[in-house]
Amino acid sequence: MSIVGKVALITGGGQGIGRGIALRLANDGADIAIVDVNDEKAAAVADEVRALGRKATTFKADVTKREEVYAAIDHVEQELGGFDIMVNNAGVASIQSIAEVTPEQVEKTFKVNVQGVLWGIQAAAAKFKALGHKGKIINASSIAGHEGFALLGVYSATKFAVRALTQAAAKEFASDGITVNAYCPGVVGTDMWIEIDRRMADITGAKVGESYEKFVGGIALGRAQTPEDVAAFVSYLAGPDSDYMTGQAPLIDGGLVYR
Ligand SMILES: NC(=O)C1=CN([C@@H]2O[C@H](COP(=O)(O)OP(=O)(O)OC[C@H]3O[C@@H](n4cnc5c(N)ncnc54)[C@H](O)[C@@H]3O)[C@@H](O)[C@H]2O)C=CC1
Ligand SMILES: CC(=O)C(C)=O
Repeated sequence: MSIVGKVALITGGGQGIGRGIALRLANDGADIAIVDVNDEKAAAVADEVRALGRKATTFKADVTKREEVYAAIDHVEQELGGFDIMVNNAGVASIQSIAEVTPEQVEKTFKVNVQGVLWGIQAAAAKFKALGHKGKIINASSIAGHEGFALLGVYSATKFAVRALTQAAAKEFASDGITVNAYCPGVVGTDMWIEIDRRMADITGAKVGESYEKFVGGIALGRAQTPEDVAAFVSYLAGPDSDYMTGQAPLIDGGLVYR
């Protein structure tokens, strides 16, 4: 059972977890589209995919803009000759106390993390239906989608919302043969966590690196997560072994949050 020859689109695939997912799905045999606001980084990942012997394309799009998400999927279908797997991975962190958070921060975080995922689900489901075949939609939630963390309250709210969208979409699209699931990573040492740690240091007076180490210290498996750890689970969600699973958002966090 495999995804050889399938076409996967990864939003926010220009770096971090998205890059890890792109390379893993390419290694699994899929052709890959990288959709990101950062075109240069997307192009570099596309080159890595081609070096693995798979086709790749890129499309510059901001996931908060509905029309750009639809255009990205049209482009991918034309360039790669199909469209089977949608990974709504793009996201931004927001690090601020509830006492201090501003309307602008709330709006930006919800726009990218919630609306971005919503447009990705909507556009992908429409395309799968137009193509007349089944599809897989996979969304980025987080441990913060299962537990609210201090200074990550707004971010946590967006990641809870991703789980809600995942459940609702799973129910709405089940009869079309479309499954919708999410992945909930823990602490992955990407640029996002560098920013979280730096902002937590600014706000709390902790040393740079301290907040990250504190979070990692709570992980039962004793180490931070890698993008490859996350990608291994996304590979399962993208493939036929998960065909009987929908509406779920499992924690893949090394044993940090228990639900
Ligand atoms: N790093 C971590 O520890 C965790 C991350 N996550 C989630 O995993 C996903 C990926 O995280 P990381 O790789 O760590 O983040 P990152 O910050 O390293 O990379 C995010 C990527 O998304 C792109 N992006 C941001 N806004 C965009 C937009 N509006 N439209 C298109 N692309 C956009 C960026 O250009 C970048 O390439 C996010 O949804 C994040 O919330 C979840 C749990 C833990
Ligand atoms: C970035 C993220 O989702 C956490 C809570 O580590």
